[in-house]
Amino acid sequence: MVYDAFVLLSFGGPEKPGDVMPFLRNVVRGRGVPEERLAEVAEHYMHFGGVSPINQQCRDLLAAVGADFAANGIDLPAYWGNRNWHPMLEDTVARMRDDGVTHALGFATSAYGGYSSCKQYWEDIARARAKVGPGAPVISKLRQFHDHPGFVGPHVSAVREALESLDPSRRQTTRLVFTAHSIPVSMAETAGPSGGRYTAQLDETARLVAAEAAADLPWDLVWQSRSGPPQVPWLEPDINDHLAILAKEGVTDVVVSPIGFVSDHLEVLWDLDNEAAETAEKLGLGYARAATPGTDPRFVALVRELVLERTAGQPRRRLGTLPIWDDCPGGCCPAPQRRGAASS
Ligand SMILES: CC1=C(CCC(=O)O)c2cc3nc(cc4[nH]c(cc5[nH]c(cc1n2)c(C)c5CCC(=O)O)c(CCC(=O)O)c4C)C(CCC(=O)O)=C3C
Ligand SMILES: [Fe+2]
Repeated sequence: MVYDAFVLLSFGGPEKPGDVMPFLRNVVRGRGVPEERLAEVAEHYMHFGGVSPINQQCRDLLAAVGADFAANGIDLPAYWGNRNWHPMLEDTVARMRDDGVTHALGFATSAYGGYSSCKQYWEDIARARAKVGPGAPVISKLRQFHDHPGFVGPHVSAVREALESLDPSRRQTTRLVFTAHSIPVSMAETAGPSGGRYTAQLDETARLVAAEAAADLPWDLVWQSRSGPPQVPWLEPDINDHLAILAKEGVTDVVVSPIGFVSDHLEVLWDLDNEAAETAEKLGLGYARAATPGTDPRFVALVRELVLERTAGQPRRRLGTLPIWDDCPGGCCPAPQRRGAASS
């Protein structure tokens, strides 16, 4: 297969106050997220002047990947398109077609399987191509990378660094708390070809990071940023509830490591640095939030390595044991039922 471009696939975020509501409406299109939740999340964005950091983080990653490709003799133009905000993927795909691109490799800013983190990016690609119509380039999404050393390594360094900021005399009672975006329980059950893929991969990543960063410390995997209507069950416990339980159990300090994410976007800045940090303070817990990979050179090199797996048959570097594949096996990770969709 000959590939002639690279495209970064991401979530998108508002870049000015007037973008916030239209962006949120794009995110929750038909998903039954209550208005009160939307208003609350809009407030979080307004707290940052209506600007999500995620788009700039994508620009930074794209620039770093482009420089890394050039330094390593990879001659692929690098594009970027989002699911929910400009640059929208369909506009990027139109530009790629105009530039003569025929078959691109796509890298999504999520390491894991499941509907929101993987399958929905395939849907984004299909929707964008259908919109552009004849001549739209084919886009093959690169594989999930939850156990790649270029993803695990930066999280390990970040956990070590966060630990160093805590009181070493309390290490015995310090806990590692890994977090990821909560998803509906039904979505977790149908993630991957045999179900449970999102939680299984997160568990593997947590285990790999903990073993290398601080093998002496116990760890937990918990969830953040729950959305959706209250009557729909999502993965629990929520990090804030979990911190209360830890405090009761005699834990004095926590390192919170957002292994569910590749950059410090709004859900990290608000839900962890603001909300969870405040919860910890109220509980009298020492709190240190570990960084995300961002543009760590090991993470940038991971992108190149995934490309070379496809273009040069380079062996896969990985630390875990869960099965992994290049293409979406199909039939996995069904979309959640849309509110207002015809039901029979
Ligand atoms: C698994 C997962 C990831 C990780 C994988 C990946 O990265 O792709 C992720 C990332 C992100 N989620 C983000 C923001 C939002 N997610 C929402 C809503 C939802 N997320 C869900 C899941 C996930 N989300 C789900 C099942 C919903 C319910 C509605 C639906 O089924 O779609 C809402 C609606 C309001 C609300 O929170 O209720 C917002 C604003 C941002 C951008 C932050 C920024 O702006 O910096 C990012 C990177
Ligand atoms: Fe989300």
